[in-house]
Amino acid sequence: MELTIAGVGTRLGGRWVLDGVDATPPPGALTGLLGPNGAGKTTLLRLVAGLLAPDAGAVLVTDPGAADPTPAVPVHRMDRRVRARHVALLEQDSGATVPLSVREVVALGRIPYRTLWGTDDDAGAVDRALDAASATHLSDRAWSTLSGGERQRVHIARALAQEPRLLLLDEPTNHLDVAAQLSMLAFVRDLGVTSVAALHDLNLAAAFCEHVIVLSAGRLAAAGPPSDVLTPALLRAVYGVDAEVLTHPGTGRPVIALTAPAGTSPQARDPRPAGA
Ligand SMILES: Nc1ncnc2c1ncn2[C@@H]1O[C@H](COP(=O)(O)OP(=O)(O)OP(=O)(O)O)[C@@H](O)[C@H]1O
Repeated sequence: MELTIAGVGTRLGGRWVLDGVDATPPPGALTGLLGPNGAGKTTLLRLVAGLLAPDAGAVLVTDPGAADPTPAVPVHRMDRRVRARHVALLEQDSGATVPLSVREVVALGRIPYRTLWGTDDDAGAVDRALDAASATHLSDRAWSTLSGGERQRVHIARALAQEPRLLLLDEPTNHLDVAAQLSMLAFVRDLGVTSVAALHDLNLAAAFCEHVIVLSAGRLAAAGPPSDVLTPALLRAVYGVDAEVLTHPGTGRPVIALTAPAGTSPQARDPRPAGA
């Protein structure tokens, strides 16, 4: 699915929390949505999911893979049922407990496909989603008894059961151990579905995302390939940290070594040129 974020702005609580954001995440690839706390990442994901209507600009989607390709349409004006089949949003875990089994929670992802006669492939889609999220072994467990990391896998499985063409993930690596973080992002990257993930870990974004969008106080600070965007100057301006950006010897991707809050590292305090 092709996604264009065109001059999007939104007002919440009487102020613009997003203002004039333009971005075109590459189709079929994983885009990282970065920025400090409160920068507007969750709000932008909710706009892209069509759950919020923008107060300025538009979020436009086209689906070149559809049997009958249509011109770009504003996502919040799509028919809710059609949108629910195409767009999956994995929100941050609310901690809500529901009296359902894991399999029943994942099957909620099939609701947009339900008809009076049921659907052909609900059970198959749920099985595939559980398998892809490495959650098959949890199928019969009660949702309320799962750990944070197990819940995160089941959330992913529910989103995958939806078989979306646009996958939106709000901090999907939360609660996951390091191995699970890597396998989760590798899995999403390799899905071939247009995906946007809000991430706090810059190194995960640098390692797994083809494209990154950086927000700062509701505005677009930068967008592009991680190696172009994640520079020491950008990290200082947006996050207020001193960092060295190295190149991974195996992958050639950026590796960010955070050194200190901006202005407090020995290099920053020492006015002598390096080597003096
Ligand atoms: N319903 C609301 N009413 C008023 N202000 C809101 C509302 N929702 C979000 N905000 C504000 O909008 C700004 C952006 O919030 P958002 O949750 O999008 O940021 P974020 O980048 O996802 O942050 P974090 O990294 O902390 O999750 C914040 O200042 C937040 O307080």
